[in-house]
Amino acid sequence: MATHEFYKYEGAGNDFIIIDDRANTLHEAFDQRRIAHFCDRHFGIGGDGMMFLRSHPEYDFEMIYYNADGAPSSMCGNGGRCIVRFAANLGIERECYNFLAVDGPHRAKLLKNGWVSLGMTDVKDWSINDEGAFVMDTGSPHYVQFGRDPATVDVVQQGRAIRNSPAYAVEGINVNFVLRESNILRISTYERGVEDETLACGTGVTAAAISAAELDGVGPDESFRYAVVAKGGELAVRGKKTERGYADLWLEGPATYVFKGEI
Ligand SMILES: N[C@@H](CCC[C@H](N)C(=O)O)C(=O)O
Repeated sequence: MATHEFYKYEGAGNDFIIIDDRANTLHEAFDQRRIAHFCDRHFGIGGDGMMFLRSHPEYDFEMIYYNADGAPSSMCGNGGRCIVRFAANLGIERECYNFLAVDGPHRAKLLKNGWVSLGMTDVKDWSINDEGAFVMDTGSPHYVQFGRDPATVDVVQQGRAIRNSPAYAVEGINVNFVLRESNILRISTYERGVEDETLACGTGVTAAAISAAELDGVGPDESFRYAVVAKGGELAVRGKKTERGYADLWLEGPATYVFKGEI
């Protein structure tokens, strides 16, 4: 079997295997079982997900994302930030990147402090359920419960119970526990498709910031910014409330090369 170079990146501890597939020839060769094997932390490379950077005629590149269980997934915010850093390291240099992901086009910028800022899709709908949790889709589906200290909550046991509850068992959901400390949100996340706690989740951090903006009563045309402390590092989310929901959303944080190897 042919060997392939892979790269390992992490964004606030959310870690990914990335393959340079600019020739658009490789990703079909990696089926679900193989991707799950590579993401396995004991028998493979280890990762919360695996991505392929492919060429696209209308964009700087296309991001193809798989969860650690090997299944194709919805949007990954930290994965998006990491693949932009990877693109830059491959020599794809842009003032403002414009790439395609499963939920549509994304813009991204490399910041002077070394962080990567990723434009997220607008969020028009959210709800508050009987438990007082916010439920919304920020590219991936999220459940956000405030008032739960990430340091003490049993994220795996409680996150898994919510993710597998009748309302979410079929489609799945990512579950976030958030503690508010003035303008800082402390967060822990149970991720669908990893079926475990991860050290950070970008779409989850975005959902937490939108939920905080709702709780703060941010009004139309008002902007917001929250620092979010995940177990793997610090991120930030800024955006604006409009008449139709939340727009101009930017997820910001570190995105770092770890190592490369051969599969
Ligand atoms: N880690 C991601 C989210 C990846 C997708 C998620 N596991 C799902 O299936 O919804 C992020 O940083 O957003």
